[in-house]
Amino acid sequence: MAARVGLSHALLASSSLARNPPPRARLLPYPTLLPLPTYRRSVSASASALPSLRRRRPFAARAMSQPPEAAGSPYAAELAAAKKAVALAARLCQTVQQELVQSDVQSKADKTPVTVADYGSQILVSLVLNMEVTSGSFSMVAEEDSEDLRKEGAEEILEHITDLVNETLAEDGSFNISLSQEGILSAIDSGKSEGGPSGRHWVLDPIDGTKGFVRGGQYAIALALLDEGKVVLGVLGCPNLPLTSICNLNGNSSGDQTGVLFSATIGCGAEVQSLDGSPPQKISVCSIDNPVNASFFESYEGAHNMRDVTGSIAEKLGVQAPPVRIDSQAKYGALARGDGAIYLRFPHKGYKEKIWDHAAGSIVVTEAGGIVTDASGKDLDFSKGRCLDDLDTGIVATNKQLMPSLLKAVQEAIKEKNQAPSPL
Ligand SMILES: Nc1ncnc2c1ncn2[C@@H]1O[C@H](COP(=O)(O)O)[C@@H](O)[C@H]1OP(=O)(O)O
Ligand SMILES: [Mg+2]
Repeated sequence: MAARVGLSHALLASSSLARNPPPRARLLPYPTLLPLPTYRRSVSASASALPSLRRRRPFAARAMSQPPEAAGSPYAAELAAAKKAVALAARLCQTVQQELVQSDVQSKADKTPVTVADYGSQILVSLVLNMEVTSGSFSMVAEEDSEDLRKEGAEEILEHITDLVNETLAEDGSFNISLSQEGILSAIDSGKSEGGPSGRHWVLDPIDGTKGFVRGGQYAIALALLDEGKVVLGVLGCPNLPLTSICNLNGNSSGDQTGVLFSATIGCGAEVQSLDGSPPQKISVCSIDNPVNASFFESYEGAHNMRDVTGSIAEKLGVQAPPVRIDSQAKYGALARGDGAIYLRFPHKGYKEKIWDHAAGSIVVTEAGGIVTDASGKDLDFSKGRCLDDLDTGIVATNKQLMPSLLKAVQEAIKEKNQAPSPL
């Protein structure tokens, strides 16, 4: 039987909680002990629209508790906790996505499964970080908040989220607890921080690439830590990314095992391991120095990226290979391990980039030896709150050899676009 708890940051002081194993706790038990509920709700979209997903071994949050490679780093405990949190969230997302793909009861327009997984992922990450990292106060900048779940009519979905989270916790077995509905709502709202230039802030996208998630394609759970305005740690869980290179596959699985966890700590390099807990291995960006031999990543969704601009940049560089289009920050991970050479992101005018869409991915790439900048070659600034405020037009990432010619091509392509007559 698990302890039923509410997550309350106002109450995260010195209480103890029956748990197995007993890490340091910042949770307060609710008085009632309840048996864990079972979550077997059918969530679905049009199955025919989605590629089939095989049943896989659940991802092992427990296995992520091994001593981290960055053991000497001041962020070693945070890295271990972040990996564990992301692996557990990935497990929940995988459960929801498999049910989504397997059932054909609901229409694709029903956003419920995505919502359930977004919230569920954010709750689990918040919970694990609070359980495992006890130093300092807790601040998290995350995509979701509980406003909609507190509205009349949301009782059923809140119950489903609660069941799903508690079932995931019970299956994993690392924490012998279950959350009450109030605990669920508080855990979501622990992501309301505004971030900023001072102190430490976790940065979370609970499901990056929701469109890919619904399609049965790529998505990522992206978690980073900011310290004094700089990204110092990043973990990217990519449940559908093959463990081997996706070169020339256009993001599709080669039939190999999928489920990849990328991680990086400042000054300690970047690593990859399987989401079910294989030992981490160092990764580095590719060493291609002639753009003719390079390939480039961009969004799967045309609406997220100005393909006329990325096509023009590729042409100017002399890139021969067709674009590799995949959803989410899985692109940063794939770039960091050398699956491709360049990442181009040029959202349509008016789109404001959020810090959770780039914090984890960018440190994975830079610690793998790459460079990530805006279109003018400036470093990304994560210290300005929830958005990347001073961003110049787009974001590019590549290795050190290709960056100068890439930035030159970017400037030329943008200039040409701005000079082109308006279609109106
Ligand atoms: N109109 C848009 N333009 C660019 N990016 C968008 C837009 N709408 C949502 N996004 C976000 O872009 C990211 C997906 O990037 P990509 O296109 O590279 O796969 C996601 O973070 C997604 O949000 P979300 O996290 O809610 O899915
Ligand atoms: Mg996102």
